[in-house]
Amino acid sequence: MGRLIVIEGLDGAGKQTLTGTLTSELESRGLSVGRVAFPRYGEDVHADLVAEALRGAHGDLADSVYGMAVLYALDRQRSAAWLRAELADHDVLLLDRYVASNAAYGAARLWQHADGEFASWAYQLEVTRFGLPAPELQILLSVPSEVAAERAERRERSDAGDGRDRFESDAGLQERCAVVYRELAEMSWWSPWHVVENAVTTDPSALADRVLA
Ligand SMILES: Cc1cn([C@H]2C[C@H](O)[C@@H](COP(=O)(O)OP(=O)(O)O)O2)c(=O)[nH]c1=O
Repeated sequence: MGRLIVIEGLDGAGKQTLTGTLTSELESRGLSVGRVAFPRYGEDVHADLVAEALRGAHGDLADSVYGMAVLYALDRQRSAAWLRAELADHDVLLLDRYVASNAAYGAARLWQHADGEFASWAYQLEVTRFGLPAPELQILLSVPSEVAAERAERRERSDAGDGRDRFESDAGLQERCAVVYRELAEMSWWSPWHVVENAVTTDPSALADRVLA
């Protein structure tokens, strides 16, 4: 059974870049690495509903913090059997976002903290009821929310796609979300966390050592 490693952080924190460098580093050590990003747009009906809702379809669904969280959670629940198979097939399975994304974004939208009612509801739903596999480590890419916002904006400009969703362009929300993420890490929410300061300058070799520790 492989190690389940989660990478969390704000939009524009550098999750994709770091997942790439970490994958190369682990593979150079002879390990097989699987990668999955949530939500699984284009691969799951619930994730597609999320994307549509974020674009403003489905009435006021996107305004419902709990409604959106359930859709994100269902996308993961439907992937659970497949996740376990991937874990069995690889030495390391790297997830770009997982249950903590729901806890962080939902709590931030409701102006709650990590020890508040929402994060504990998200835990009950996805961990207790859905029984999603626990990560061995959750890596938080911490960057100032202005830096993350600037990068997300740059990506939007160079993207031919739909651009940023309504949450990505809410600076206040991103800032609150950064706070909740730090709190989740401090309380070792669900499993151990490792905080990476300024992901851009992170040494992938040191991070790989931490992943394999
Ligand atoms: C996976 C997940 C994402 N989110 C939020 C974070 C982001 O603002 C938004 C979209 O995720 P994101 O990672 O930005 O997807 P993409 O880069 O492909 O657009 O969804 C949750 O609130 N809960 C979740 O469980």
